[in-house]
Amino acid sequence: MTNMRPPQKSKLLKVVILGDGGVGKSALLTRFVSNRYEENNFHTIGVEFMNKDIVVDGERFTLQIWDTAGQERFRALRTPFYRGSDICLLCYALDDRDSLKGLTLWRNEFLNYADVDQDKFPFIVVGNKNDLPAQKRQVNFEVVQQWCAEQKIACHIETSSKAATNVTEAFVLGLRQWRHMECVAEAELRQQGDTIDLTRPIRLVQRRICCTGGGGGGGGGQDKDADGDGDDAAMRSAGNKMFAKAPATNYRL
Ligand SMILES: Nc1nc2c(ncn2[C@@H]2O[C@H](COP(=O)(O)OP(=O)(O)OP(=O)(O)O)[C@@H](O)[C@H]2O)c(=O)[nH]1
Repeated sequence: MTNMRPPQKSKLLKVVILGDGGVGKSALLTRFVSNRYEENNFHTIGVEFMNKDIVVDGERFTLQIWDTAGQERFRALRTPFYRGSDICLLCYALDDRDSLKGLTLWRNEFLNYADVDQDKFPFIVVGNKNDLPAQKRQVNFEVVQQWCAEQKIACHIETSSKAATNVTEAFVLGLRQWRHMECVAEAELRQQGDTIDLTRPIRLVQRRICCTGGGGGGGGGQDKDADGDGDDAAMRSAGNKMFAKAPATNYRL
């Protein structure tokens, strides 16, 4: 007889990585999944995906990560894969100011094809190649923060796939922001549920469970929160000011 808890099921989330050709999307994915870096990558044609398991704040996730082709000529090949996404990483390169300008187009393209609510979707802005010397930098951190604020995007992080800096952190940030958005959606549903219009017939609505860990998102997970205590402080803090602060490292690969 044992009182051990049954192993927790993994929640499957779809993550899509977007950004101009050459900003380092494939390098980011390869570093995160395989901890490898290749200097001479071929351009991605269409899309490629890889899975990665990760435990964040005690919760198990399988991330299905879609690396998309940044070149315009592959647009028609990549856009069908946006639908069903749970998290979107918008990438630019620190030595390429045009790639930052491109983020508006990438976000719009994603919103067009993914059919999500732009204010309730976890976008993470990722500035890659922060290993480069200061004289090569064309994109200032504060300028990106300003752009994020205008777009109501709460999360921005600088990474280096080459030097393995902040790569896992970028995905963890995405997960935490996803969790935060789920909690907000759950709170809204709860609020709606608390208001009963007595003049209308009562219909039973199946609600998404969020903070307790089940259902929700496009991931279709059904597991329960391991602690059984709903969300935690790390997740609750994910929403507002995540710009300058490095995410806490409570994760396990
Ligand atoms: N210095 C530096 N160079 C990087 C880094 N990540 C990628 N690169 C370089 O940028 C090149 C392009 O990286 P990719 O990962 O292929 O870029 P991509 O965004 O996937 O490009 P597309 O497939 O065309 O969309 C690589 O061959 C590397 O030389 C990084 O963190 N630092």
